[in-house]
Amino acid sequence: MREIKHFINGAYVGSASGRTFADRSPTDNRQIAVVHEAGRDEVDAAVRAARAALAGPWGRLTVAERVERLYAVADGINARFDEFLEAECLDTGKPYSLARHVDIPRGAANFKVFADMVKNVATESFTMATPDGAGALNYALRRPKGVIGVISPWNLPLLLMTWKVGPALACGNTVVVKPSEETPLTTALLGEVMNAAGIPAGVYNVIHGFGPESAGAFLTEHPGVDAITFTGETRTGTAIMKAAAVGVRDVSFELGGKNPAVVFADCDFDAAIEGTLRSAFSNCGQVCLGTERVYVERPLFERFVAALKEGAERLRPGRPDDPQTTLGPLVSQEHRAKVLGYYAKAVEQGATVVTGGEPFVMEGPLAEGCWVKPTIWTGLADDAACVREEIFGPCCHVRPFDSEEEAVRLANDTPYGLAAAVWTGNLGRAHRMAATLDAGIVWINSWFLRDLRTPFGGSKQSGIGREGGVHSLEFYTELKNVCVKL
Ligand SMILES: O=C(O)C(=O)/C=C/C=C/O
Repeated sequence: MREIKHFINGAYVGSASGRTFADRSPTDNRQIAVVHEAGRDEVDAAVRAARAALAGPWGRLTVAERVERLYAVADGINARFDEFLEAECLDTGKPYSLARHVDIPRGAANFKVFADMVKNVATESFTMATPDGAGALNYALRRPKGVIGVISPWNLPLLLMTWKVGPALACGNTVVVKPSEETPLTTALLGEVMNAAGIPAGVYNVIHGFGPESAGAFLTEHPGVDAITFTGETRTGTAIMKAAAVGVRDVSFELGGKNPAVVFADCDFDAAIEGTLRSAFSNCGQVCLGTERVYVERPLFERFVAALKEGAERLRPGRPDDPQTTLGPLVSQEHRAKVLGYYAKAVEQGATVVTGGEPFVMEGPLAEGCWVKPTIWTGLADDAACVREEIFGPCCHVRPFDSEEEAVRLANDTPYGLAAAVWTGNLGRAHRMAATLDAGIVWINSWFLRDLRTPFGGSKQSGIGREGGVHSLEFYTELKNVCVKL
């Protein structure tokens, strides 16, 4: 049985209270680790270690030296690729075929892309006239913001944690990370890689536990934390923002979504089906950028629904390491109950269940896992719960539309604004739709193509701020102007 301790000041330490909790695999519900739960003492020790590290060797490294170490972290993850793969799939149940191509490679790449960014980014300077005619020179300097609190989610645990830790460290900050209680393994393992890569003690710290009245709350309330970055549910984001207000700490949020896909009759049909199957069912629908609402131009509607049904029914649940597996479980029994609650509500509210709508009955040890069937609905009203609320499961509602204007109205009829996908062969319409959809990211004839230099984040209740490329500088650095009289 693995024992997962906190990683503070370069060493693994247990909780003074001795409190622990079970980490269970969603594949078969067996316990895979005993995890220490942090109290205020452990959180305080982690924040103090991060503060001290800023004034230590880490704070004195040149950009080139920091870049070199971040490359070593990325190489360290890749050198232990199979360990990270096994740990991530143990914790999440996701298929190896998915984590091998997305989670682990991106978990490493996030360090390199931000190391490259800080190596090449410039700041600004202005010369100005002065009354005495001698003039003055202005130039901007970027400085690390300090100790960053990172609260990372359970759906892509390594990828979404290093999406924050990568730029934070690249900009010279130190971090205290609280991974989800559902998926602590890869965040804990990264501590070993940090030590091996020569990242000084105290730069990367990890504390484990839950949200309210536990590690998450203690971290966001800690006065020694200078800024907080969080990916997860909008409701939790609101609570974190209230905590951040004390001491006026900055926040960077990627929150919930109810992302639309808009499919026009002139689209590349096979591409639209393949892309929508991925955006609706990949990672068992547990992707913040995923699609839960599909709008299809009426002439294509019946054909599209039939093809989507066929694709959904081809998905095969199973063990993560089984090469035949193309569908994993949901992350926990609690989340499974939530998703099945929406499955029931859809029927109560009059949905036609095109496919799915129930648990997967699995054999042997898998019978105890968090399995649900991929589900497609039609026929719900626009104000139905499954059309309005984020479910975060392998399900989507498909609705016909008759005009571009109607499609835009329907797609934008949501309190969220994270991502959208548009499938059309009409170039002008593609760009018009991209301009009018309320989303931080719009994919045209594609989904989840990611250039890490681009701005990433949501509008409305999907988040605050943008991360990615130079956009991460806004959150992870303080910018100062220096004015020199010549
Ligand atoms: O691709 C990314 O950088 C990213 O942040 C993915 C987010 C997925 C959320 O569920």
